[in-house]
Amino acid sequence: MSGPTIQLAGGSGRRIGGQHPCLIVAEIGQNHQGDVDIAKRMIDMAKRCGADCVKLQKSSLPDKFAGSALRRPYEGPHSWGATYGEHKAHLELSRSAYRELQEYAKQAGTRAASLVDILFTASAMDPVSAEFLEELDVPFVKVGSGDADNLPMISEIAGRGRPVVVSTGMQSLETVRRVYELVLRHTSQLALLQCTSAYPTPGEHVHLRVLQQYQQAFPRAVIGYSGHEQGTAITVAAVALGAKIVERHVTLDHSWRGSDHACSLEPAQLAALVSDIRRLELALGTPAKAVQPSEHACWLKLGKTVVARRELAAGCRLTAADLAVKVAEPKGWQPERLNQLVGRRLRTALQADDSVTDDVLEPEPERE
Ligand SMILES: CC(=O)N[C@H](C=O)[C@@H](O)[C@H](O)[C@H](O)COP(=O)(O)O
Ligand SMILES: C=C(OP(=O)(O)O)C(=O)O
Repeated sequence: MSGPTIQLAGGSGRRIGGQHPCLIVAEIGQNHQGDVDIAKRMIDMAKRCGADCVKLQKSSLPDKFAGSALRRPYEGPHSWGATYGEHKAHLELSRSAYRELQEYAKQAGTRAASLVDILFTASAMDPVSAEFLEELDVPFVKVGSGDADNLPMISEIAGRGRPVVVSTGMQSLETVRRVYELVLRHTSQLALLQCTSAYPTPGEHVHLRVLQQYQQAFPRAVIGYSGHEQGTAITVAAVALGAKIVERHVTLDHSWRGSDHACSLEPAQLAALVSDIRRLELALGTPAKAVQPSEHACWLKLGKTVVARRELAAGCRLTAADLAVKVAEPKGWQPERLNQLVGRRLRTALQADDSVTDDVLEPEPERE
């Protein structure tokens, strides 16, 4: 039941996977609209809602995009510029902004009157940004789906030994297997997230069962889920299926400009997701079937017992026809043992509906 674990870096001391609680990542992404103050408000919101980690997306634009991609026209309701390059430049936070936000996240616990801070990391959208995240000493480096087949970059990241979490949208199982084998050559600190890169993702394109496929195919990786569907139920279900990390985009307002807001969770939804996941984790319990202390009251009120079906004289030998199963006071023989009463002799007379207890039976004859 346990499975692989990852020791997060950056001094958090936290482990994920195995029997540890699911790591809930609030993906700020680019929903800060290019504004550090909004990013700070989002960090505080994520902490207040109970998320474990906030994540951004770090790019070095000339290293992530070729000129052809930067020059392409990008017009529409979610655009921040006439070309994709202008749009992305508006949304990209500087390195000093990252340092400021990392410091800000370190104090998020104090501001939320909690003993625990919120982890801070980002996806490395290119090798230059990956090196920068190394400098920031992040708890793990995220590789987004767009880079899940970027084996040269993944190899460099894994070679540094820091935990790496790879999302696998837009990829085949064969590619994911290549990533798995490549990373494990460098480090055992690997998580693979099932993901569908559609914003929002139609329910029938989510395929939560891939989680089980990954658990079997990639037994040395921590398995998780990065969701772009609307609402929270599917992500909670991912945890029921064993996801040890979940990541969801978050926003302060669904109606804001930007491609990701539509499939992002607003604060009340994020809080509900966290609370539902934590309740689910408790409720998943253990595979051991056992009567729970909390069931005792119900058993006292409605648990059944063996009773006399009709008036029975002292000394009579019980037959199955003498006995019935009802809710009765006091509790006597358990119904599942009714057959063992057949042939036993009554010591005292019983009225109809009287419970059959040990007291009303002659002692069982000694067996040879
Ligand atoms: C695959 C990938 O990177 N996906 C990211 C993570 O989910 C997204 O946040 C994109 O950055 C976002 O959807 C891009 O939107 P636009 O192109 O409008 O800036
Ligand atoms: C693209 C990203 O992630 P995902 O593929 O999980 O959406 C990311 O983290 O930047």
